[in-house]
Amino acid sequence: MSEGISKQLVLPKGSGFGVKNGALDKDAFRKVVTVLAAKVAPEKAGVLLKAPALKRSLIDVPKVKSVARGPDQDKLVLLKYSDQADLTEDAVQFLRSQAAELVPHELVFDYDYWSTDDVIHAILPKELEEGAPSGFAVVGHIAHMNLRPEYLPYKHIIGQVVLDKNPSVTTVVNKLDNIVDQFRVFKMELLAGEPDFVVTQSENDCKFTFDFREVYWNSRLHHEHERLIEQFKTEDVIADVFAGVGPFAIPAAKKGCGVLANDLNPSSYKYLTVNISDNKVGSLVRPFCEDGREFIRQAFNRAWDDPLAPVPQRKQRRTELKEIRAGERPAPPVGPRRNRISHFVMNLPDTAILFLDAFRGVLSPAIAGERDLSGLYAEATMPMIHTHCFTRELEPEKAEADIRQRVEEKIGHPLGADTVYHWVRSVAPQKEMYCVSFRLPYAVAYAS
Ligand SMILES: C[S@@+](CC[C@H](N)C(=O)[O-])C[C@H]1O[C@@H](n2cnc3c(N)ncnc32)[C@H](O)[C@@H]1O
Repeated sequence: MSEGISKQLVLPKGSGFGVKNGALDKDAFRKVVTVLAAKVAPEKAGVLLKAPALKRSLIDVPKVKSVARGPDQDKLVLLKYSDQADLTEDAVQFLRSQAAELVPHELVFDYDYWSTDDVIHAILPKELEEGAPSGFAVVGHIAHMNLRPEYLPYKHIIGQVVLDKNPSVTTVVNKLDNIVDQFRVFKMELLAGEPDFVVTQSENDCKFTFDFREVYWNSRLHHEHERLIEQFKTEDVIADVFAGVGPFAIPAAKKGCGVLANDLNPSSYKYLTVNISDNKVGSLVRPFCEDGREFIRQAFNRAWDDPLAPVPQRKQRRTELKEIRAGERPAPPVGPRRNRISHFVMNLPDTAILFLDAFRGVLSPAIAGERDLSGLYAEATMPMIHTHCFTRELEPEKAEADIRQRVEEKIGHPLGADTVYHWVRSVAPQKEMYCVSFRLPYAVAYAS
């Protein structure tokens, strides 16, 4: 909108407008604007819309159609002015030549018309208008916001606007400060809508159900989940130490991998089992609910004592076809049950590095007992460990040096040259998330 009625079509910003007794007054947002309309026979409407003489005079307002129904059979081609004096001489002449009659036409813009930002900017007082909350994340039917303290007096109104303007959202919550518990769950308060916190969310072609108040879920990790899952081969066995409700474990199993999935949070474990069942990967994923350290210590023995199911036939055939199409020789079919772990995933960035010493001696007789795992785990066939972590170092070189130093200190061994440091995302101004992927050193696994 550059001129004409666009000037009248704005809500006052930073005015505390549309709030009555502390609540949203939706009626206040109703605006009636009268524009000129060219009343013509129906077959003429198209001619007017295409006419160069009218090009600059036609209505140009988002969500408003240029042609309205007139009385009788006539059509009304809407113009952007309310006063005939604003029309160019060309436009007037042209309308005359088409026997168009200029009539007033009322346009009604109500609360539903305005965008979330329009309404939020209108309701806030001047001093809060700049920097007004505009974003929120959506998980299933829940929109969650992270309102700064100065906006808290308006939290319910803001929540109501987000609820009204987003048809797929039925619950709006606010994250309370940065309070996160042992299980990385943040406290939240209901701002608007239904107090229903059990959501269903899709990711990587899988369906996840969970109680958003009780478990960790972060949709921003979608690509990180996908990135690692892509690295897993169909025949691999994955051990997910901090599995949550299964965003690595379940898509990996859908691909055909065998998975040992663990989470200490009883609610994560509960929904992990629900998701295993809903995604029909029960034969491929084995869930556990124990401390990550204990899980790492037992994982190799468990895979040996009770091997995971073979690659499902269907997945094998699909992989073979892909390889044939890509000009590669298909991998030999994997028939037997799988007892060798190829990857560990450790996504608990705050502390995952601190768990790495659990790998020391994990294949030694002290833990492996009588089992001879040396045929499965040699130098080159040690599992890859994908460890998520934070660093305060912003420059990649310094970040890598910091992470390497902390990992090496924990495992008590230098990392190999093939170690990969993957930047995942910036979490806060001085906090970067990385995933360091390294092959478990032989000397560490067999350390006595
Ligand atoms: C950052 S979340 C990651 C969840 C999931 N892997 C993902 O990518 O969304 C970390 C998970 O570790 C779990 N956790 C925290 N401490 C743990 C521990 N000591 N042992 C096992 N799991 C733990 C939490 O319950 C949480 O689900």
